[in-house]
Amino acid sequence: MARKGLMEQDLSKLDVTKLHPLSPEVISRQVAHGKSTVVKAISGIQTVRFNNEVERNITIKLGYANAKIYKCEDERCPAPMCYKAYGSGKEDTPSCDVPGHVSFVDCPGHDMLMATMLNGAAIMDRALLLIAANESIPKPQTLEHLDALDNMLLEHIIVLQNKVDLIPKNVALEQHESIQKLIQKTVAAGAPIVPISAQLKYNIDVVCEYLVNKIPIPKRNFISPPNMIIIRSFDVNKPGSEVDELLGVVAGGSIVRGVLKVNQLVEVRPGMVLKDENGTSWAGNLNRWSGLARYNLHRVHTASTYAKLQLTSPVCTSIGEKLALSRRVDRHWRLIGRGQIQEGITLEVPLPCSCCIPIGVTSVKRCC
Ligand SMILES: Nc1nc2c(ncn2[C@@H]2O[C@H](COP(=O)(O)OP(=O)(O)OP(=O)(O)O)[C@@H](O)[C@H]2O)c(=O)[nH]1
Repeated sequence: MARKGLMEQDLSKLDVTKLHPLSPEVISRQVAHGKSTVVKAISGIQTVRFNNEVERNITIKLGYANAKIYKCEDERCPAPMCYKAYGSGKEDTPSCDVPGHVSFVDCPGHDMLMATMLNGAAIMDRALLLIAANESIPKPQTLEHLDALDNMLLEHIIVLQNKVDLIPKNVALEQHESIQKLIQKTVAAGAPIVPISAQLKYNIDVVCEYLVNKIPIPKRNFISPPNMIIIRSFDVNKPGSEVDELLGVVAGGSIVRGVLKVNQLVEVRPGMVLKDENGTSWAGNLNRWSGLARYNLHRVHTASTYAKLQLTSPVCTSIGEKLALSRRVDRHWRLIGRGQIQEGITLEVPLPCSCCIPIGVTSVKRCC
């Protein structure tokens, strides 16, 4: 179903006090760069599944899809054509080689759903950054996603310039240059920029080639006790029931350490909000065992660019865990910095300078 277009909206009657991140007036001002379409082109899986996502034609929850990438060894099949992606159901040992298995976390692009995106980033090793070729750049969500990649120290990025079927070649080349300038001072500097059309599956084989050859295989620790990060839950409804009848809820996430065995006893650690007795001086999003937590922090020391923050309540985490700091702006959580859990009860975070602080609902001022 199409998004309600800008032209159909009567803004003279708009009550801004009732605006919500998912209001049509907000959603239709965001660009859908084509992330879910790319995931589908590679894995065959449609990650947008929930009725409210389909109705609004946006990703609200995190989607998950697995793919296997095969390389045909036949010399009549040159690169990049020899790279082909299939769903995870494809046999492991076909006649061709199997260079890669990739799992995708499809994040919401909407900059208001940043907290959900950060939650997904907790289990990501690498990132594909999508930019719609038929739009001016940079869009606010592109800046927020670049900030998130910077903050989460996610290296090995491939930039996909999507929807090139909608623009002439010279415009694509100009935009390619603008993207290069945009990313040069970010963690994505030097990343390959691949022109694609996810809808037409144009250059998807090139994306597969990059995934296999340019993105190092992440190191995995299979020996430690298993640790699974839960990033979302799914409702399980009774099959065939006329009115949806909830049977239960299952958790979805990624095993980041160790190996889970059948019948193994698992411990589910608590996930939610911790209160500060003084009110909020800082708010943080912490990616950890049981997903994303918002909690309040008490600032104990500030140097010029770093602050040492003390947790006012205990959280389930481990030393070295990454931390994303968010500030509530206009009722939405916006990313403002990063940190790391350190020994004891303190942690150090680089503070953003004042010009980095988000200044509005749809715009984020870049650091000078
Ligand atoms: N012409 C063209 N349209 C595309 C292409 N890729 C995606 N689209 C269309 O763009 C729209 C948005 O695509 P999505 O894949 O839902 O975008 P998204 O980035 O996942 O959106 P959010 O998750 O809501 O931010 C859909 O109507 C797609 O059919 C492309 O390569 N060419």
